[in-house]
Amino acid sequence: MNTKRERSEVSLSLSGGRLAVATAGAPVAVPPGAAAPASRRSRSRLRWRPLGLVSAAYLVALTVASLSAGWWAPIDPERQDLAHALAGPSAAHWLGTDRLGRDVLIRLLLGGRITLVSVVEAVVVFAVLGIGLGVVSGYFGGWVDRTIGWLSDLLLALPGIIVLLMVLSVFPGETLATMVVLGVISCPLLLRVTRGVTMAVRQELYVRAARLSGLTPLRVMWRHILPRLAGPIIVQVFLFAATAVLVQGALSFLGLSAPETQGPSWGNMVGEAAAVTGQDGWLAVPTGGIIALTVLALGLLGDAVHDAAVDRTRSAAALPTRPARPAGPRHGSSPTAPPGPAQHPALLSVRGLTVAFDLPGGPLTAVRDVSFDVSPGECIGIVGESGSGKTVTARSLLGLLPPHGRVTGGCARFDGLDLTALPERQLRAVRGSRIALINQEPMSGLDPSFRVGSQLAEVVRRHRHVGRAQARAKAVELLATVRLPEPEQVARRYPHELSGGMAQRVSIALALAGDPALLIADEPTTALDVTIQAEILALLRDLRSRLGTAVILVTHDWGVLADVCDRAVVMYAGEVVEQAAVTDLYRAPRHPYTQLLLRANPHVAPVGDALPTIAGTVPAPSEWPAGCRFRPRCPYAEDVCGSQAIPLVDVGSDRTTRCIRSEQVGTR
Ligand SMILES: Nc1ncnc2c1ncn2[C@@H]1O[C@H](COP(=O)(O)OP(=O)(O)OP(=O)(O)O)[C@@H](O)[C@H]1O
Repeated sequence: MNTKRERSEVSLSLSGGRLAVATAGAPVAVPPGAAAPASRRSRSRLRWRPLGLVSAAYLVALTVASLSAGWWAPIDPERQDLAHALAGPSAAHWLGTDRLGRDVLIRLLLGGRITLVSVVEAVVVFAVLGIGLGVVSGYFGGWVDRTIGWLSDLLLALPGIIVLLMVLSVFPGETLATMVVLGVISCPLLLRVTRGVTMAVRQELYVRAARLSGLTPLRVMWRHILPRLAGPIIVQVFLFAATAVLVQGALSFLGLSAPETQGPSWGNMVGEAAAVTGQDGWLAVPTGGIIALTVLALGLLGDAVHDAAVDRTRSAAALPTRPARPAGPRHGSSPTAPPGPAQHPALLSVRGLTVAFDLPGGPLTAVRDVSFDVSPGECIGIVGESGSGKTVTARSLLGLLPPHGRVTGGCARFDGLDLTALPERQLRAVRGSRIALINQEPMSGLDPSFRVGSQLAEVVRRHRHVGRAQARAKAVELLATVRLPEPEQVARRYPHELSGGMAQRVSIALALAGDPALLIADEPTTALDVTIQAEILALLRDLRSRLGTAVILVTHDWGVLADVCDRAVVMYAGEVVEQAAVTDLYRAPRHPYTQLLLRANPHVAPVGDALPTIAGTVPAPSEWPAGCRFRPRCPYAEDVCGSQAIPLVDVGSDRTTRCIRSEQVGTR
């Protein structure tokens, strides 16, 4: 994983009739290992924090002094003293006096009020529009993105200065209107940055996991996307604030906004200083200096806050290195005797499920005519080589196919609903609550910026409509349910503080938050080492017996299948080729593919012998052979196997196979 750090080299320009805030420099990729070394973080702190702190102190002091100057000022800002006009700094007038003998310091503080209020107005409009539209555009994409993009291009095409001058001609001297318009015409700069980051964050697995858990788009944007935007937003907002100070100063310097009749402002004081430069050069120093200092402080503070935000995200996102899964075979695992299939009506009944992908050359069927049942509390394993259609089958049940994938036939009845025909809104209500998904990569499903307990509590609240305290208690209870020791303490940890096994338990706890009747686990132990794998499998078994949750386990590992599943659905080239109780399959496979897969199972291969393999690979959907799809790799194949489609036939109680030579397979 690469953590992106944005280097903010920025230019402000007010030229060519356009206002511009430009951020230069490409994002710099920071490798995770080097992402958060303590020494570099502390160096960064040493470099930025003092400047950031000084800038923050300056801005706070300036704001407080400006806003309160009207109450405490010892000198009337309008009191003229012509005898001391254009006097330099003295004990009575720390920054000297202007051409009418008025105190410069007090007038600058009072003038700051207009500037600061103007800047806040412009920044609020800029941030609300820029962030709001950018997030919505990046999150929803499609026509929403196109419409907002079109509006943004339109605003960018407007010559900013001319628009501001037009506004001032309609509302002469009106600062509020000018600043609102400045915020509106500048917001595309922030909008584009926000949109880009949102589009990237939206693809991250933890955001997808949050969507799958049933959170509304608004909640996902607020909770999981906005915090990730902090760095780029902060830089842009502070830069814009600096631009707004300059624009407001320039307009009032020209006498177009905040005219002197409304009291002193920094811009008109600079104008005054410019008029008397021939007589006295000092006046330009405090009046121009305060503008320069404020712009500088905003830039430095923006950088410091950005660095702090990036540091925080980076340290939260720095994941521990997971131990690699040992490559060697595991021995001593034998099929356990799982409980027989529950004698209940099916909880999920899949019939003739067919899935196709719309590709440039036309639709391509990837899964065809898949049928199986899952009873309450039962665990079904879907097994097969890579590319056999396991994941497509499982994901189509949850409506999680990629945009160009669609169910073209069959149905999947669950709780009286056909999942394949449900509109997305209804499907979202089912996902996470009635059916939950456990992913292969648990860590990627967790938001690195939030504590585990807070993420769990959020999903609990979504599904159970309880208060914060109850959700928090339920989160800790769920962590205890998945057998995490010291659940209270785990709830306070960030994802990067979890080991791989703990993260998978947390992701199972997340899946259980809605009290689902069915869990779909897609290779849930693939990313874990063998010891942790065994613990997670034990947990799944335990959850089944304690909570009665049914499980569909997608795997290519016969050991995993034997450990937890009652029944197995063997898939090859998008079709079910055999279906039976796991013990029956182990004892006597009735399809050549199952038989060869089992022989190639490292868990049962004799130590010291070369592991048998199946020659060839699973054909891509575009290359499926006519007749039996396994024929080119099958040792039992006959001519007739290629001349007709092979049906799935019953070969005993509750078992089916798609082979016309199943009798021979059972005997060899
Ligand atoms: N997004 C996609 N676009 C086009 N075809 C796809 C897409 N995803 C999957 N397929 C097709 O569907 C077939 C089955 O893929 P699937 O991911 O279900 O296999 P799998 O058995 O789960 O493999 P693995 O164990 O590697 O995940 C693939 O061979 C591929 O041709």
